[in-house]
Amino acid sequence: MTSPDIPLATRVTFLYGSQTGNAESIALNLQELAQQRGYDTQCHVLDDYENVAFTAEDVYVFVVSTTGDGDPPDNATKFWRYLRRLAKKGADWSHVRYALLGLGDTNYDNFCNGGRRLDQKLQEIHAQTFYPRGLADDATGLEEVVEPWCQGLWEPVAKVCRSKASPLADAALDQSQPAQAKASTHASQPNTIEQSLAALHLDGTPQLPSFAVPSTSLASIQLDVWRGQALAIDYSALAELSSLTGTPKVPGILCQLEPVSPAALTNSDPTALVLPAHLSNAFTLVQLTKARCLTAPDAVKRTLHLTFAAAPGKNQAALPTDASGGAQLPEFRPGDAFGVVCPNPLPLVHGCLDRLGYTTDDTRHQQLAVQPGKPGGKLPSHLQSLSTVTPHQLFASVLDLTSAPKKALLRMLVDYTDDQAEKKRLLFLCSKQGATEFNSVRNQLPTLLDLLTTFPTVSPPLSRLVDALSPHQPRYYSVTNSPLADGGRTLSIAFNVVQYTTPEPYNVVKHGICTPWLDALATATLLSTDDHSQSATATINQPSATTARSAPPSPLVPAATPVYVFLRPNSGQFYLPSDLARPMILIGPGTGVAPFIGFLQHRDCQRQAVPGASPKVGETWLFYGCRHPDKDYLFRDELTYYQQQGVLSQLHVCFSRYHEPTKELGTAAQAQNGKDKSAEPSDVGRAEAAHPKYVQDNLRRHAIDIYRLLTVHDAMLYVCGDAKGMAREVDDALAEILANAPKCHGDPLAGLTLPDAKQLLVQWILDKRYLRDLVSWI
Ligand SMILES: Cc1cc2nc3c(=O)[nH]c(=O)nc-3n(C[C@H](O)[C@H](O)[C@H](O)COP(=O)(O)O)c2cc1C
Repeated sequence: MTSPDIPLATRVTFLYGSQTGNAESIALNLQELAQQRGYDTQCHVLDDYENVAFTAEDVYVFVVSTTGDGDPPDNATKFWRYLRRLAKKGADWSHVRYALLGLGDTNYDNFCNGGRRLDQKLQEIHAQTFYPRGLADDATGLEEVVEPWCQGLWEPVAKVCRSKASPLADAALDQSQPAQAKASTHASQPNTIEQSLAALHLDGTPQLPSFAVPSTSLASIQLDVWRGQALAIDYSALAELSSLTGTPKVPGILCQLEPVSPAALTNSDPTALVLPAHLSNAFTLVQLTKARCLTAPDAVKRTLHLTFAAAPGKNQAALPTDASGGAQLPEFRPGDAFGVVCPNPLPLVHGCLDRLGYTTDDTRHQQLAVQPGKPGGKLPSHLQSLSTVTPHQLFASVLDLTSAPKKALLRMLVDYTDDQAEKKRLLFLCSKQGATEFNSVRNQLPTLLDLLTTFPTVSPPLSRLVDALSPHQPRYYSVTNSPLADGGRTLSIAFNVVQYTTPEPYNVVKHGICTPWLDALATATLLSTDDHSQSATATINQPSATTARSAPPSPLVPAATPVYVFLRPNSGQFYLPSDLARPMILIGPGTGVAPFIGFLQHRDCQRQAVPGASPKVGETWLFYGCRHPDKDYLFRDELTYYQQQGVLSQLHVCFSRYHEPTKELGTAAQAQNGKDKSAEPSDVGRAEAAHPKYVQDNLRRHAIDIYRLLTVHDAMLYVCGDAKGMAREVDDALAEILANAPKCHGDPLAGLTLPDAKQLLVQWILDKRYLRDLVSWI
């Protein structure tokens, strides 16, 4: 806690590190609230730290999310490195007072690691916290921690800040008390539903809530996936309640949208895609040149492999700083990903526009000037490059219409209906008492249109939606090819077409945004190629697969539609080792194998590039897994080819829904070459080893070789895929292998216990010898 000899501060500085906008929007909202309380404030992205003084004059509030494999967000990495340097030099920041809110997701291994690491480094240089750290979990809803943390912040802030001559200063102290304490000490505070409504300047005529059920059957939802559906919400608890507490703050006013006078209008296309200029300054328009379905029609998931090339003649007109302007893709390496900019589904966009009264092209295409919420204020970064925007563009490419709703959004909607029953229900859902029902809303994964359909009298202005909704995100896909193969003229990606069902008892089929869109583009391009009307050479290895499974009736994407992409270098250094001879263990089930296909192609090209004697390529083992050998064995031909070339020394494939009775499938080539050590009798004797279902089973099965590769040959370790289940299982298996392997006399790892082995893996992660590229597909 704060040492008493530091003078009181005069300013509150908010600093955020944010990958997808949550931390940024929380920081901006906090800044707004601090200003309302009369504080002098600043708000900066962490990588702008050079413009932050870090003096005793300010107090600092950090809001930091986590990305990748427990890494700080991209816009906080420079600051992170700076802090590390400071810590190394033994800097003294004991005059710096700070509070820190971390955002994360417990589906990932390193929960809130970005915030935790930052906090730790600040502690190392003796910066002083004036308020306990908060760690918010996206898996259960950030609000659970964010709301109370933000509410509780003001009292400690007031204590470390010099009380200003502002009439709001007292109010600041007063309002800083936690909601429950306030209710008990201030009789005038609203603590009943009616009082809550009255506080909103409303006439609180009580109405009995009803139990809303979906109005349409599952079948019709499947037919018309993006139409607004009323949510199933049980309001029976509301009838019993006399008071609601813990409702979130109304989101701050971050932006204003003013119609532009006709004289100032430009001729720009009112439906043009708005590019996320805050994430990249170099976009390339690419065209689909190949499309391949990697799965059989009856596979559980449908996986596509698409190849793009820069769209000829299109990039001259492209965005701000695409300096080359030519038909070149940015330089990339296997391990990198490309961001794909795709619009929200058109029926959803039109549904939202219609629902909010933008029913004609005149209103949908009206240019609106984008201004900060108040003079001198700062726009959130995703709006900063926009001078004007149309309602169509807002819904199509600026706002996230499909992520689980935040309580602050529901709270904002309360202010935009005159219907008392709806106000009450919305307040209930975002209150402490309505937590179960709020979770049931989140579990139904509603779109904005579903919410607006469930609350039909609500009609928020567009600017308030911009304040309360997260920014629409590009989607990132690892490249599956090497630029060495064709001089960097194409990029390939592989992905599952996202489709899932909401949990019991809802069971509603939901579709992703970008992958069905790419699927529709591939289908249209393929059909037009069959038609010989386009130049794209789309191919497919399962003729009926493109349309066979229940592909959503997603909006038709015209054939050959160019796609904006941008390079996202791998921040975790998930790259091949520079030393060709260094052995590698690659672990990538499902689409986790995608970057490894690029790795293998790269190695193959490097090998061939040396005329005459091929350079020695280090032993490379791939552990791959899928459900069934005939249904979803991705890249089988490529893997066989790399094995034959000797680039892939060992391929170990397991099938989770198929039993091969005698030998490990997928190692046929090794068996033929006499190299297959996996079918030795001692192995086959163990049932689980003979039928490995998952990659971790196969790792255990090859424990001795893995131990040898890791300890004798200093092999690199790579894991790609699901952060939640697979990555943890793999970690456990690796730790067991390290701890339990038979060790000769003098082995430096002799006596290694399981906890030691886990610690060793952590050290390898820090040393970038164990690299993980993980995502949570939830
Ligand atoms: C690709 C990706 C990787 C993530 N990795 C982690 C992680 O390792 N640990 C964690 O706690 N949360 C992780 N998260 C969750 C985010 O930190 C969380 O969703 C947060 O709310 C995002 O805030 P932001 O929008 O400010 O970046 C990850 C999210 C994504 C999309």
